[in-house]
Amino acid sequence: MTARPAGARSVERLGAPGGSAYISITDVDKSYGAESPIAALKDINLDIKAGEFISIVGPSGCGKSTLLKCIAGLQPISAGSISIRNQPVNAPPEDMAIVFQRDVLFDWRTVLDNVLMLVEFKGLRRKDYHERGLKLLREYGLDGYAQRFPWELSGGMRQRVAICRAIIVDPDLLLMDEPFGALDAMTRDDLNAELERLWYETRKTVVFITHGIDEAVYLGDRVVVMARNPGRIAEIVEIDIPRPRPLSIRQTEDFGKYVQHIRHLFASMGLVKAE
Ligand SMILES: Nc1ncnc2c1ncn2[C@@H]1O[C@H](COP(=O)(O)OP(=O)(O)OP(=O)(O)O)[C@@H](O)[C@H]1O
Repeated sequence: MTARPAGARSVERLGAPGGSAYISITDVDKSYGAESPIAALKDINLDIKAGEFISIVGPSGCGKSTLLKCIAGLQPISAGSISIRNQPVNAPPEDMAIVFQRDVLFDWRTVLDNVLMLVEFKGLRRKDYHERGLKLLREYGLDGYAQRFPWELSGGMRQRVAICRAIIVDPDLLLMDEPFGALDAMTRDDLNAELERLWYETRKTVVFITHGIDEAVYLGDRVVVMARNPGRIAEIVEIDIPRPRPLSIRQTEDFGKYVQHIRHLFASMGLVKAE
């Protein structure tokens, strides 16, 4: 889609460096299993700029999580190359944090101790991050919960803790694997708006996986639409909707056009009914 709604600004014009890629994915294949291999990814080519928000949407089993794990250095690729800042990815990059669908909080640690976990893993001094941890919890509506335990929180609150934990060390790259997939619609809306604000204020490079077309369009500078058997990129849709994006932007005609376009792509794959 090339239509540019009036007033739209591209990422470049919002200050993200253009030109060379921050993440470069070239001719990537990924198979699982040696005897009868499953082709999880085939011919993946994607360049991601620093400060870009990339949404990846696609049907179950199309390789979204596999792609994220390959970028994260958690799964080796079978062919092709992935580099971050021109360095081949062989292990999890230093400046990266991941948020998963299941929040992976440790129930025996307090909320603040969970937030400070990455600080400990990276060998940084807890006391240098204590105040920032409390500030993040305040910003994410968790004032007064620092000394509570994860099992005392709702699903949305737990996921907010997981986001605070990911961003406390200020990573350049944030990888998110269906982080809001298990939440009710209202909580998901809140967290979508908070993530949009976080991105707008910090311009981190974000790769965000979702099953939700609306969520992908609302958050993304580009939406990578994937197909399955084998897992591949069907189309990359540039979302030329101005930022910051209030949730109400989802009611606009421009927004609806992008959602329809992606729905049609899925309909052409036989995944949803055409409208
Ligand atoms: N560790 C693994 N070992 C073997 N096969 C795997 C493994 N992980 C994923 N697969 C297979 O690779 C394919 C892609 O899986 P993947 O989890 O990446 O898809 P996905 O798009 O993230 O799916 P979902 O949306 O359901 O989470 C599937 O066929 C899956 O069965």
